[in-house]
Amino acid sequence: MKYLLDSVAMKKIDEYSIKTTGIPSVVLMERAALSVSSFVEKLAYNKKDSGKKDISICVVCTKGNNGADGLAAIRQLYLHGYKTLVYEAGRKEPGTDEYELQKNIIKNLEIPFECAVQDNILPLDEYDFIIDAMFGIGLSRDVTGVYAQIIDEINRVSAVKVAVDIPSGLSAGIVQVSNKKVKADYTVTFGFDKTGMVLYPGRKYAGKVIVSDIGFAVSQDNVQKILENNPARMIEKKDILMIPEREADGNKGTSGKVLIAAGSRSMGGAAFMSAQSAYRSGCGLVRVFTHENNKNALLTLVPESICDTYNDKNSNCDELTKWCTWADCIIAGPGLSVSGQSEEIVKCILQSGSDATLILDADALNIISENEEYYEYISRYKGKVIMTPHVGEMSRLTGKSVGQIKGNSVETALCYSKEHGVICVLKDAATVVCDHDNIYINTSGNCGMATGGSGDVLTGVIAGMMCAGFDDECFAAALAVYIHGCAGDMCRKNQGIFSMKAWDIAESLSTVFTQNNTDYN
Ligand SMILES: NC(=O)C1=CN([C@@H]2O[C@H](COP(=O)(O)OP(=O)(O)OC[C@H]3O[C@@H](n4cnc5c(N)ncnc54)[C@H](OP(=O)(O)O)[C@@H]3O)[C@@H](O)[C@H]2O)[C@@H](O)CC1
Ligand SMILES: Nc1ncnc2c1ncn2[C@@H]1O[C@H](COP(=O)(O)OP(=O)(O)O)[C@@H](O)[C@H]1O
Ligand SMILES: [K+]
Repeated sequence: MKYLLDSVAMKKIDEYSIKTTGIPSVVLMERAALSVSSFVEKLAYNKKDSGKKDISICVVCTKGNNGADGLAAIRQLYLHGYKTLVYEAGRKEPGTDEYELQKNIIKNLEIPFECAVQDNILPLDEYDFIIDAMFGIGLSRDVTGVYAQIIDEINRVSAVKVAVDIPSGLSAGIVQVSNKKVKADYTVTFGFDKTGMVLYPGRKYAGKVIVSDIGFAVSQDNVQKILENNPARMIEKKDILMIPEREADGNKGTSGKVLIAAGSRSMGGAAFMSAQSAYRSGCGLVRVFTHENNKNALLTLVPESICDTYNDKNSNCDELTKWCTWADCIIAGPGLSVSGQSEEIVKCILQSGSDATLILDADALNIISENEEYYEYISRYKGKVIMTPHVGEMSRLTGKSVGQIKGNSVETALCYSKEHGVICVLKDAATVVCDHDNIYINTSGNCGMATGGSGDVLTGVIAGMMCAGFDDECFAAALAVYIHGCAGDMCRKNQGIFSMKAWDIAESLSTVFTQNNTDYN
């Protein structure tokens, strides 16, 4: 797990390192600059056919400390023999102390220097590399005027663009203040990943992100001691190893019993995918409660599952109640459709008296969004409740527009989770998982997963992690989302982004688990 920080958190870490522990600001800056210049040099070295003198590098800066980093980086590259230019934009007044210090060195070395003039921006076509050091985490408002013109010019030319700390115009936190942003190929960021570069649209602007240790006196382990709020986190591959070991003398009953209430008269696929992925994610027994039309197909596709049915005349709620109390985890909603009968089924589960962890997905969410009283049932439900809306479902649940939700997914998920006392998994390209005091932003997966049934597969993986024996359900749900994305990434390699299907994602789960050593004896 890694922390994701915003500008307020980064400034505290900066301040703690400089003021409390006494690491001089210029020392951090020199290391920051060195990490940028050595990265650019590595890229330049790969352009084997040209010598250093033929490679031209322009740093674009304004007069804050991001600009100061850029000046130090270009000085290091100049001293290594590259053809360089400093292109400065900014007010007439002096910059920060660090900026003026770096600028003085640039002047002493007589490194070529140009000042930007509004409406007369220097064409940047001739440069092989542009180092973007206009705004870092100090961006405070929309980018306009000469700064916006320079960003347009940077984005227009074909140079390789390396952003210092964060692409200029992008905010480090969950809210974006500017529409104008540099589209970087690479971002060398300092100390910690930044929330704004993990969420969309920032992830598209940051390119490949390199996190560089520049010597802040705060590590991943003591971040929380310095900050007042709980920052967002992202799951990493090594977290998969935290899945508790399976009991050597366990049996199918102890590995987790899952009830899946899914599938309707003309929709069975969702139930099959959920069942298949629950088994592939370690569940011991999977019982599917579905419309009788789906029974034969289910038992053909997932013969390990147990099937109970309802039909058009009888919702079979007595049986359903019994299996709710049998289960350790319940999934309700995939492919269930929205009808009087499916409403009865969801209500029956919520009022079953079960204390199993309940995952509400798809049509269960659509039912809730149309019937306020279901929130009352949720609040009285004994077990943990996990709700897994995609952005469209969240829009129906909250009345907010899809645009509003996408622009502020973390806040939306957090508010919803707090308001209803549930774990919220807000599914999107960067899925947010949160409860009242934890936020995870997912980084695995790809746009090939934007295909029917991917979400049904996710419900099974979440059920698997709920049955795995974690104490912290929010973490377990975030891990499930990460694993699901890794399976999607596996499909990207094997089936390709256009051809991959949800079933492939379910089938790739076993590779994700085995590659990460979770197949214990
Ligand atoms: N020792 C250290 O401290 C270390 C710092 N480090 C580096 O410092 C960076 C943070 O530096 P920072 O805080 O100086 O802010 P920065 O990102 O340069 O931008 C602020 C400048 O831009 C201006 N401005 C803002 N928005 C604007 C807009 N829309 N349009 C126009 N102007 C705008 C703002 O001016 P003002 O708001 O006062 O008008 C100010 O001049 C960080 O990302 C990292 O690279 C690392 O080296 C580690 C050690
Ligand atoms: N561009 C993307 N990048 C990463 N993951 C994605 C992307 N698009 C969709 N996904 C993931 O695929 C799943 C889609 O779920 P959902 O919309 O419920 O699909 P369905 O209803 O068809 O089962 C979610 O887990 C989502 O996070
Ligand atoms: K920058």
